[in-house]
Amino acid sequence: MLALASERSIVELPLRQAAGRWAARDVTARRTQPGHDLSAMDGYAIRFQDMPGPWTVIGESAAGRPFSGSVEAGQATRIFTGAVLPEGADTVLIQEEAARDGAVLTLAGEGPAHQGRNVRRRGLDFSEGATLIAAGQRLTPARIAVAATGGHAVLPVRPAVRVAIAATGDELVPPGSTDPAALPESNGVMLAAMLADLPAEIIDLGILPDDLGKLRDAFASVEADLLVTTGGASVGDHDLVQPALKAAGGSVDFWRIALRPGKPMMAGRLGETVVLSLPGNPVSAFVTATLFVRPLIAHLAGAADPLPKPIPAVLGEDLPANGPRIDYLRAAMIDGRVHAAAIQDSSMLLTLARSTCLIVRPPHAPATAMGDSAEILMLA
Ligand SMILES: Nc1nc2c(c(=O)[nH]1)N[C@H]1C(S)=C(S)[C@@H](COP(=O)(O)OP(=O)(O)OC[C@H]3O[C@@H](n4cnc5c(N)ncnc54)[C@H](O)[C@@H]3O)O[C@H]1N2
Ligand code: MOO
Repeated sequence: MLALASERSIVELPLRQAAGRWAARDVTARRTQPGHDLSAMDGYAIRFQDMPGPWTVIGESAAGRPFSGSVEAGQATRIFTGAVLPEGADTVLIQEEAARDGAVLTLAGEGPAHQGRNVRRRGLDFSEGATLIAAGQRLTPARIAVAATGGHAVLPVRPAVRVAIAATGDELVPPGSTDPAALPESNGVMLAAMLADLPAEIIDLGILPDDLGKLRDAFASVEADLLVTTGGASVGDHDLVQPALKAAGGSVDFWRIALRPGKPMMAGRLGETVVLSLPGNPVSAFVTATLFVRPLIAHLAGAADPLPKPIPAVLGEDLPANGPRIDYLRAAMIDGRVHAAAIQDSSMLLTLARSTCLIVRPPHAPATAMGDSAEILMLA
């Protein structure tokens, strides 16, 4: 691995800001929940052994305003959902099954079936010291909420990952242009959108020209945890990202992988910065960002399990045998079956935009028939 999350510092963030990050340490409960036996319903707190009544109502327990006395034989208190069960009481009779005349309470239905009915016992959810969130788990809305209930106002996370994004290519112009001689830059905005749900601080390097010196200077001045480039990754005379990285003092860890689309991807480093150089073809950039950029950011942000998880799905049509590269086919889920797009050219963004998943075809996978199972990656 090029970089380790465990080497990065830990910061404490207020709960609202911690959402979507990953816990940098185990988070344990600082209190027991519920802290008392509570009523789960609106009704009357009774002793089960006094069933079937009648009872004398001696007071009231509401959420935040507990009854201070104790319930003795033949007695009951009015009680509301979330209120502390008075001492002596062990069961709640719901008000739909009770009749009240002044202080006299009688059973008007079947009543509670057993002792403890409609009571949430102290510690039902968790006890002080319990692990609420394990280190490396994502801080989902439910985990943020359980942390709040467990007595936390802040949570330990890794700092946001600084990601510099550079598009390269002399043919590119900023989005908005319809100049027939130019191509609107789309990889930069796509990558920024793909990282929107991650703790990434984006440093937009814009469009860099196919010029060795300018690329070198731009790379050399990057201050980021991760530099992501697109374009210029292949073998043409104008594919200058790799030479520029080396000229800036960087090095290559690997270049070219048995992946379609995305074969010319390169990984390297420049000082402390990890460099991922993605192919320029937009679909190749999308697939390599899905498989490498997002997981690396998640890892650096502390994710214990950062890799995308393929799930099984049923094929909507036959697929031919695959070649030596793992293949990610643009596809759509229709009526519970996945259908691969007819043309899989890695330049075609509309096909990608219409896709809802990628079918994963392992290297040398045999021909597969409609109705067979295949692994897919759902797209957000
Ligand atoms: N002789 C060979 N040629 C190519 C090979 C090969 O192995 N041998 N590999 C092909 C594969 S696979 C891919 S993928 C491409 C990727 O090459 P590059 O990374 O050098 O990409 P570019 O040539 O710069 O651009 C490819 C294509 O994408 C357009 N592009 C680039 N950047 C953007 C952007 N930011 N927004 C929108 N579109 C972009 C660019 O105009 C080109 O059309 O190489 C094959 N060639
Ligand atoms: O690998 Mo390229 O990404 O096939 O188009």
